[in-house]
Amino acid sequence: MRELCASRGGSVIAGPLDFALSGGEALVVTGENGAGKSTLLRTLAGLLPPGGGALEIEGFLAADGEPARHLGDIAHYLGHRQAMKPAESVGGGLGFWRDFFGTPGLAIEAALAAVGLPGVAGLPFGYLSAGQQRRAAIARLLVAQRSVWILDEPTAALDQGSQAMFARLLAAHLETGGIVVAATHQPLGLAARELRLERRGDASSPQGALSLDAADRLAAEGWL
Ligand SMILES: Nc1ncnc2c1ncn2[C@@H]1O[C@H](COP(=O)(O)OP(=O)(O)OP(=O)(O)O)[C@@H](O)[C@H]1O
Repeated sequence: MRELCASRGGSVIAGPLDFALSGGEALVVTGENGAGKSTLLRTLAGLLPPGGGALEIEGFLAADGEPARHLGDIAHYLGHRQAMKPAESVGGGLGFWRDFFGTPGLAIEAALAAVGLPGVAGLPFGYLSAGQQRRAAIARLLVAQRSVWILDEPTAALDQGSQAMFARLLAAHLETGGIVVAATHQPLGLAARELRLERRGDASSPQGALSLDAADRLAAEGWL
């Protein structure tokens, strides 16, 4: 990250940030509610335009074999939502993501077994409990190989055993030269560098110091 700013509605929420991560390193982004953790992660994933500065990548190839230019080319983004259709089978949803990313990893059954959900591939995703849904979404990280995992509150809804299972998956990813960037309020059980974001503006307003006019709101709508 070179002078990278994460912004919403035209106002900088976090940054400018200067930060470099190498293969095998993890970064945990912390800060109170509204500090801008999700905004920064979505900016890294390419889902929000930066409010300034740049994100540079060196030495990673995209799925087409060309040098990666955007982090989104080599990253998995696991946000607050699971990005799996409730009426579709768990296996069908995972198959979609494997095909979408184009860099196959574990077979679907093996990925589900790795997150402690063997045998659920044929069930509708919506039949799973909240913690089971999270684990099935985590299996997305395994069915397609991507070097960078961008994770927003990844362990929300996970019980203790599942948190330990997830810590092992993170450790294995780092051991193979992967990178992890995670926003969390809970310890992830791994050695990580920390980036703490401070909340800006008036804490009584949900949008802090943001002042949005109609044009800003219209421009922001496409990114909601
Ligand atoms: N679509 C949007 N348009 C304008 N402002 C937004 C939008 N989404 C979030 N914000 C504001 O951006 C700020 C940062 O929000 P963000 O979701 O990044 O915080 P966070 O650190 O992830 O919080 P939490 O710990 O609650 O998940 C908040 O003040 C929020 O109100």
